[in-house]
Parts: sequence; structure tokens; C-alpha cells
Amino acid sequence: MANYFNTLPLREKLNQLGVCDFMDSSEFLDGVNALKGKKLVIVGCGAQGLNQGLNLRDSGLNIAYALRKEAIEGKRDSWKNATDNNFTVGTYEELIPTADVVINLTPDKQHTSVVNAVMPLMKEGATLSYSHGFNIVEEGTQIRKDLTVIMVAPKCPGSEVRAEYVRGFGVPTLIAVHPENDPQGKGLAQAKAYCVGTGGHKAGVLKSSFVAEVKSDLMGEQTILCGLLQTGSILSFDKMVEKGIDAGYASKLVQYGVEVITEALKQGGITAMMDRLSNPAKIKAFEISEELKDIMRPLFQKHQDDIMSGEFSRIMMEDWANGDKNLLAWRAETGETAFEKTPAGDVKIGEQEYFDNYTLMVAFVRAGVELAFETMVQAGIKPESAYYESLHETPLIANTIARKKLFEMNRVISDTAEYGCYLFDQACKPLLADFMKKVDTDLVGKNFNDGKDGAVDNRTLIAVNEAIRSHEVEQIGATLRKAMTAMKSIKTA
Ligand SMILES: NC(=O)C1=CN([C@@H]2O[C@H](COP(=O)(O)OP(=O)(O)OC[C@H]3O[C@@H](n4cnc5c(N)ncnc54)[C@H](OP(=O)(O)O)[C@@H]3O)[C@@H](O)[C@H]2O)C=CC1
Ligand SMILES: CC(=O)[C@](C)(O)C(=O)O
Ligand SMILES: [Mg+2]
Ligand SMILES: [Mg+2]
Repeated sequence: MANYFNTLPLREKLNQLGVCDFMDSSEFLDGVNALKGKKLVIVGCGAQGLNQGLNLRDSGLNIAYALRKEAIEGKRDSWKNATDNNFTVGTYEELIPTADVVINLTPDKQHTSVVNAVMPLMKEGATLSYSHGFNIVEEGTQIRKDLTVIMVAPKCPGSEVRAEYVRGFGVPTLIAVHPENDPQGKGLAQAKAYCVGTGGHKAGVLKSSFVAEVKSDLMGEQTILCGLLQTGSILSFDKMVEKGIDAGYASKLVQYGVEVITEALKQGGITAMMDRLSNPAKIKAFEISEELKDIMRPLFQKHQDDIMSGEFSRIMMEDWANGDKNLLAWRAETGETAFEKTPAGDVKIGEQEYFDNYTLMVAFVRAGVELAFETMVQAGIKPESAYYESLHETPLIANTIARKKLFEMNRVISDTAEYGCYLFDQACKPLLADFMKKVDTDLVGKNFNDGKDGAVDNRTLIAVNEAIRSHEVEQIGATLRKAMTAMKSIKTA
């Protein structure tokens, strides 16, 4: 098999990268009807598998789980996830032949072997669904021509797919029908019904393509969403300890700070996040985030270039073939960092204090969101897609760090995202070494406003406010958030 994207002529590459139609809520009035009464069989019951299945069942759809024999016989976590939640569980042979829709929610690394196992069992004219385009685009898997191939890709970690649904909201979702596999023309109706079943239609849905989803998802997860939040958290913690800040305080500020800070981002964009700072702190955060953008821009562009060329997939698949050597080494290394090993202290930190004492993370988030958005759009990804993948998903990832540090984030995200996160972190930490030498506790650990009278130059503040508000991510974000009428605020630490 060859990388499907690389087989396309440039014009078709650009066409498929640019598929991105924001779907009006009126397109979902048929709800889940296109799948009502159909048999939906999910293969894999992990982060996405369990949480999507819970939402789909609560939305009135018929869900069962087909697990590999060793998972059932060994009563593995996936078997426990499914049976503890009273789902029907069976083998491929038992459940796939009567399935109308087979939903492949196994790790990307396993997709080719899983599809080779289930495809021969699938009945004529059934549908195969993915939540990420890797197998079809990067590996070029060919699917039987009588089968419909769709994608319903939540722009969110599995745990938050469920958490937002339970809150009465949902998560932005990209849906797609593979142009090579839509023989009965039913793919879009099924993808829309499936999306309503997960609650995605309440947050925003883009009619996308397998190509546009995979080339943006890999970029978002490797850079702003997981990579930079990991690098920023570790560097911030180490800096505070180096400067004598109590380690328990430092651990709590980092673990919960990114959730508090990015909750403002989710509600009102970079503007609302920066407005939570004092005027002097906002100007300082703006200045250092400009410096961070200059330092990290080449790294963000290298990640996007390697994703577009297929080089990223090549090196990750090399690691697959090498027993996940790098993934496991980098996972172990992350677990050994002082931040991961220092429990959050039993100390009270007020909601505003997370902004006043963690100006550095505000700067990291602005720099990372803008850089990821700019780099994706320059590469042909449409602004709506880039917004969901860079800005809106950041607080959802931050929720996992607040739960149980980087361990929880790297556990919940896909193995593909985890590998990309470490790849970025390994390169970004040394890149920021000189920058971090200049960072003192006024930017992280202490209140930036201590000892200052709050005076600012008005023209500077006006220019900073204008620069923040005028960025394209703020323009498109305001429009997309207007459609999120059901968005809920979360209770932060
Ligand atoms: N994690 C996330 O938040 C997101 C993931 N995605 C995509 O969703 C898909 C699933 O990812 P994710 O939920 O993270 O996966 P997980 O790693 O959380 O779960 C994988 C599931 O597949 C099972 N599994 C593992 N190996 C095999 C195998 N060889 N054959 C059959 N089943 C196997 C596992 O069960 P067991 O080992 O017990 O057999 C487990 O139930 C991927 O395509 C991913 O890119 C998309 C958006 C976000
Ligand atoms: C959670 C999500 O959207 C990721 C980061 O793309 C993934 O886990 O693959
Ligand atoms: Mg993603
Ligand atoms: Mg991903």
C-alpha cells in the first residue's frame, strides 16, 4: 500500500485539503434516523470506543462491541469497559456479519490488521467508519468497493467526548465520506446521524475529507494541543523549583493552571484569555509570546511539512516496526520528570491567581494556538478546521492534564498523538533553553503585578489589544462560537 495523499496530483491534493464546509444545524434535523434500528458494531473499546458508544446508545442507537478474542478471554480493560457498561460483547465472527456499520476504534497502528480481519466478515453493502484518516490516507488501505467508508472524527480526547455530552453539549467534529467508497450514496446521511448520536452537532460540524482531517489532526496534536502543553508544563515547573518556589505549589499551579487559563480561551478566544491578565501583564505576555512564536515557528513548520510529505508517518511506522521503541522510551522519560513525580500541594490557589502567577503559560498558549493556526492555514487547511484543531481543543486537552497530569493526557489521547507529542517535546525543550534562562518568577510562580503600580503606555496597550483581536483565529472563532449556543462552563479548580 502507498500513501494515498502522495498518489494525488497537486490540484487534487489541494482540493481534498481544502474540503471544509461548516454545516448548519438545520442539516441535522433528521437526527439519528438514518441509523435508527441499524446494528452498529464498534471494534475496540478504549478512549474513543467506550465514550462514543455510551453517547450513541444514549442517543437511541443499537450498539455492540466486537473485541479480539484475547481481550475477551483475558478479560482485558476493553472487555471490562464494555461489560461494566452492560454492552453486548462478541467476537468478530459473532457480530461483524450482521453489522450494518462497523466502527473501527482500534489504535491506528492496528488498523490494517483489524481491517484485514473484519472486512471479509462484513456483509454486502455495509459501512466501515473511522475516527481518524490515518489508515486510509497515510497507509492507503483499499476497502472493498461494495462497502461505504465514512469518518466521524471528534476534535477532542475520548474522555471529553463523553463529558461534554453529559453536560448537554458536544465536541466539534469533522465528518467525511471517502470518495473511493460511497457506492449507494448513503455515506453522508449515515455520518450525519452518527455525528448527532455523539452530540457533535451541538458544538459544530465540518463536512471535511479524510485528507483534510488527517493532515490537520496530526498537526494540532503534535504541536499546540499535546506537544507544547507538555513542554510548557515541564519547563514551567522546573523553572519554579530552580528559583526556590515550593514544589507542591509549583505542581498545583502547573497541573490545574492550564485548565483554568484555557477555559477562558474556550469561552472567548485568545482575547478573553489575555483580558484576564492585568494590563502590564498582558503587554508582557504579548511580548514574550511574540518571541516564542519566532523561536518555535521553524519547528511548527517542520512538523507540518513532515506531515504533508508523509515523512512523519514514515518515521512513526518505523517505530511501530521497531516495537514502539521511541514511544515507550519517551513515555518512560516523561514519567520520570519532576513535574510528573511531584504531587500537587495541598495549597489554595484562587482562580485569578492562576492567571496572575502563570503569565508564562498564557504566553505559551497564545503563541502555540496562533502558530498552529497560521501554519495549518498556510498549508491549505481551512480556517474553521484550523480553529477547532488549535484553539477549541486546547482546553479539552487541558482538562486531562488537570485530572492526572501529563500521564492522563498521554493515556487518553491516541498512541499516534502521544508519539507526535513526544517528538515535538524532544525538539522543543532544547529550542527554548536560552529563552527559559531569562525567565524569572514574575512570569511563573509569583504574581506578576507584585511591586508594580499598574501603569502602562496607552498607545502600547491599544496596539497590543488590536494585534490580539485582529488575528484571523479570533475572527473565525467569534463566528464559530456563536454557533455553540449550548456550550457549558466547567467548574475549574
Ligand atoms: N484517543 C483520542 O482521544 C482520539 C482518538 N482518535 C482515533 O480513534 C481511534 C481509536 O483511538 P483510541 O480510542 O485512542 O484507542 P485506544 O488505544 O484508547 O483503544 C484501542 C482499543 O483497541 C483495542 N485493540 C488494541 N489493539 C488491537 C488489535 N490489534 N486488534 C483489535 N483491537 C485492538 C484495545 O483493546 P485491547 O487492547 O483490550 O484488545 C482498545 O479497546 C484511532 O484511530 C485514533 O486515531 C480520534 C480522536 C481522538
Ligand atoms: C484527542 C485528539 O483529538 C487527538 C489528539 O487527535 C488524538 O488523540 O489523536
Ligand atoms: Mg484530534
Ligand atoms: Mg489524533
